[in-house]
Amino acid sequence: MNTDEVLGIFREAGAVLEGHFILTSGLRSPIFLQKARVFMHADKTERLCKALAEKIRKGVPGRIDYVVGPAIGGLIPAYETSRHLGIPAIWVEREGGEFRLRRFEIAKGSRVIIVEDIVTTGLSIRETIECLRELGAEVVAAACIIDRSAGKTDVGVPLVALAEYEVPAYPPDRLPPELAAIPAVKPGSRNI
Ligand SMILES: O=P(O)(O)OC[C@H]1O[C@H](OP(=O)(O)OP(=O)(O)O)[C@H](O)[C@@H]1O
Ligand SMILES: O=C(O)c1cc(=O)[nH]c(=O)[nH]1
Ligand SMILES: [Mg+2]
Repeated sequence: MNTDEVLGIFREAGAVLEGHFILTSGLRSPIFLQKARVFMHADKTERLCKALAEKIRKGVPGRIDYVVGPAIGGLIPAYETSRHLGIPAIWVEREGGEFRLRRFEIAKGSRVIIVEDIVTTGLSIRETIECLRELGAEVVAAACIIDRSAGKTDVGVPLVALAEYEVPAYPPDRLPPELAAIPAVKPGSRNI
């Protein structure tokens, strides 16, 4: 599946939003990919995650014990991708602002892959890696449906992206005037 097909699925679902958005990193953007509007459709989610699982199989060598999804956005794609890989899916969720593996136990030395929905700065994946390494897991790779940095982000492990789509994002003190003129909204769950 190529980038145009992935973006086609997002557009068809009405998931490419235009406005003024506060991203989880604090950056501001005129475009927000509201993945929930894609993941509400099982058929669309299946197509995307089956393709992502194929890309992971081809690109990530060795055994993988678990797929880990960072909540909330990573929950559905991690689960669906794990179904196509034939391995269990678990998740990290925020407690006091930090990602924690609250509901599961994994053996030290477990080989895991993180599956995210969207990557912008890679901050959420780096936080997830930190949490998993503290538990003694080996993070063999990370994967996402759309990489908004188009390959520029370094998360410290290999990143498999189903699509790369470069979208502008600005620090809050360097907004272009047309963006500054629109009231900002924050769709994600960080700090809630
Ligand atoms: O690469 P980054 O700069 O970290 O941005 C991408 C992250 O932002 C979104 O999560 P968010 O924290 O907004 O909450 P959500 O998972 O509930 O949507 C998305 O699900 C990724 O986890
Ligand atoms: O960077 C983010 O927070 C982000 C961007 C995006 O397009 N979609 C999303 O869910 N999060
Ligand atoms: Mg998220």
